[in-house]
Amino acid sequence: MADQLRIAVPNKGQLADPAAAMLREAGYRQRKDSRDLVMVDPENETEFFFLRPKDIAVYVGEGILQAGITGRDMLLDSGAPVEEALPLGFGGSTFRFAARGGAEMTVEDLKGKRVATSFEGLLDRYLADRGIDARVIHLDGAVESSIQLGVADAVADVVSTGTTLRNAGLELFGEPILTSEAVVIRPRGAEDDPKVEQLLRRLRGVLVARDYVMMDYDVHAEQLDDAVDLTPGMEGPTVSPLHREGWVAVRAMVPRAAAQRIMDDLWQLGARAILVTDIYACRL
Ligand SMILES: Nc1ncnc2c1ncn2[C@@H]1O[C@H](COP(=O)(O)OP(=O)(O)OP(=O)(O)O)[C@@H](O)[C@H]1O
Ligand SMILES: O=P(O)(O)OC[C@H]1O[C@H](OP(=O)(O)OP(=O)(O)O)[C@H](O)[C@@H]1O
Ligand SMILES: [Mg+2]
Repeated sequence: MADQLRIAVPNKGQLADPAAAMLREAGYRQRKDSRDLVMVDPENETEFFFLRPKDIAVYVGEGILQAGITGRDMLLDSGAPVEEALPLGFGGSTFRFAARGGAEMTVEDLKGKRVATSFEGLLDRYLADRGIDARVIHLDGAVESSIQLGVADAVADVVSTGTTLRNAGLELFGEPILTSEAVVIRPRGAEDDPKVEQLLRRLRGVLVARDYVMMDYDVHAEQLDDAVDLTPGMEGPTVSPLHREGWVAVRAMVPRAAAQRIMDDLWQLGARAILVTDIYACRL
């Protein structure tokens, strides 16, 4: 179908499962077999293409697919004409330099040295911007082993917990080159596509539903202003009359992470019947 939305999603790696979970939460059908390369979701007039995360920016940049989910590091590494439309809050990592423990290397010291990476585009640009003439060695993965094996003097690699680096006896140096997370990408400068806008609205709804909860409580009207200061909501809380002289019922969205503290504070103010519920889905 011509007006079908075509989206690229990671077929494997760190982003594949969380991306599928998020799309499922946004109401899209997802593949059942991890070997499937394409999946049609007729209800939503959407076709999903499962591709290597590093290739996704290329497909979207060529305008073959209207949107994709990949890592910001991969988007920038590709140099493809795509733009970030929405950060998704998972697949968080930093892109950093590391060298043998105790080497006390600095970024300046990289001059004339060999730096191994699987993100050549990112590294070349970083070094060029600083006028550092180093030899970039391209490797496809497991970059951390390259120093021990004598292929490189330093690495520039993805770091999440730092466990892989530590296990290879390496030590970080320099400031992070980049902070990354999973993002939705679309072709740069493309006209607004209503179907992509709808995808983004759905995903934003998922992000809000994950980060916020709904809080309901009853409070004496005299304490209402103080209570509303604690629960300002998005555009102001809903305040309804309560069938009890001098009391009102309040309903507001609050950040999930702050919910328990807010409940304690509301209780101290005299609020009662404080209830917290999950938000299943939303459009704000
Ligand atoms: N350990 C990690 N924790 C969180 N995010 C990560 C981690 N490793 C990589 N990422 C991020 O996930 C994205 C995809 O990387 P991933 O390593 O899954 O791809 P890949 O290397 O092409 O695939 P594979 O490792 O399966 O060959 C990148 O944006 C990267 O920053
Ligand atoms: O800081 P950590 O939590 O240890 O995670 C970082 C590691 O995870 C990724 O490797 P991946 O498993 O994707 O293997 P790859 O090197 O083959 O891509 C990344 O390339 C690092 O090696
Ligand atoms: Mg990897």
